[in-house]
Amino acid sequence: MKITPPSAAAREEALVRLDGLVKPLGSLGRLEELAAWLSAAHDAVPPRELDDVRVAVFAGDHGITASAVSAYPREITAAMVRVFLAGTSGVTVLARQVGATVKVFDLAVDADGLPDEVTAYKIRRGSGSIDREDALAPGEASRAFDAGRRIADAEIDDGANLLIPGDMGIGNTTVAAALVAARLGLPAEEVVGTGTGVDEEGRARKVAAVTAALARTGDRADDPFERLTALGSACAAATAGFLVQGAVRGVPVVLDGVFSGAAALVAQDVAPGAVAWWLAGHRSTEPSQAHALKALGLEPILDLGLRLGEGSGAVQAVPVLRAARAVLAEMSSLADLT
Ligand SMILES: O=C(O)c1ccc[n+]([C@@H]2O[C@H](COP(=O)([O-])O)[C@@H](O)[C@H]2O)c1
Ligand SMILES: Cc1cc2nc[nH]c2cc1C
Repeated sequence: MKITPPSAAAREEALVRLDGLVKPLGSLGRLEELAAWLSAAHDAVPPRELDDVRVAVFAGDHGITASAVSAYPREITAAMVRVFLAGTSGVTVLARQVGATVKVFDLAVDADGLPDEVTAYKIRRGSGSIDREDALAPGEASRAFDAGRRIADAEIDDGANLLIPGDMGIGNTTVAAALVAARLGLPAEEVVGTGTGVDEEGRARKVAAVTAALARTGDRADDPFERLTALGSACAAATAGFLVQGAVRGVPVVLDGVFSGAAALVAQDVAPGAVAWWLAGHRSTEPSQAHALKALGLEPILDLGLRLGEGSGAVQAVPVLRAARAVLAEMSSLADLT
């Protein structure tokens, strides 16, 4: 997996151009940095329009739900897949606001009767309960990773110029916490949050589950595919593959919340340098996301206190990116002042 870095020359050219625009130096703050980032990604100043934004929601069940780690029952995952298809999920509504499209992919939903368009990339039903057993059978992590790469390829071949990973999986904040803790050597207590809204006892069960999972896994977690097998899920592996393939194809990716942050930490280990193609769309309320983003050197664009997942935070960063591009494309220069 060869990652070509974004263009340093285009970034420099963009920074020089930004300094010459009709504004005090640096006065457009983060927008300037994002404009330069996009210029580097597109190797063009100004960058091209972000007019084909695709959200891929990775849906799957997570066996750790057996340990009462969520405020909601496992069955919500399959039910929500139908809501995505009906076009009334949170991310779908928010995506319509910015003209982005949303597709849902069943990687490991433990339910029958979902349509073929959703199940084409299915790897398995559910996952092992990570406190007691591996999440995945040997080989499944790499199959799911490849599925995520193929999902990204299909969207890019179809014209996508910005990719967003979404997630739907009751219990997946516990899995995200385990993946991040294992990679960064952090204790469970520091990474576990309240997810969908568990109380103190629920959070204590999550801490116990992550602690047991880390103890069970030991050094195996050093290898990214072993980490996905032991502590992840088909959705985590597929999301990592999706992120890597965006980087391989040179298409920018906006990360969403805690699950894509945890997957990104794995993906960067599989394909060092891939992080150069990713932005962090928003800050989640989950502590493991903050740890993952810090380790990746990514600063969230928005901080709206969101904890929905699905890609809902990332889609709201899209207008900010478009604004950054417009600054470079449309502002006049100080040199032209009469
Ligand atoms: O991305 C986030 O910041 C986020 C924070 C809390 C919950 N979620 C969503 O809620 C589900 C997981 O929460 P939980 O409590 O079941 O682990 C899953 O479907 C996620 O998309 C997402
Ligand atoms: C209803 C519901 C919708 C979600 N979307 C992402 N995670 C979710 C969790 C619940 C409970």
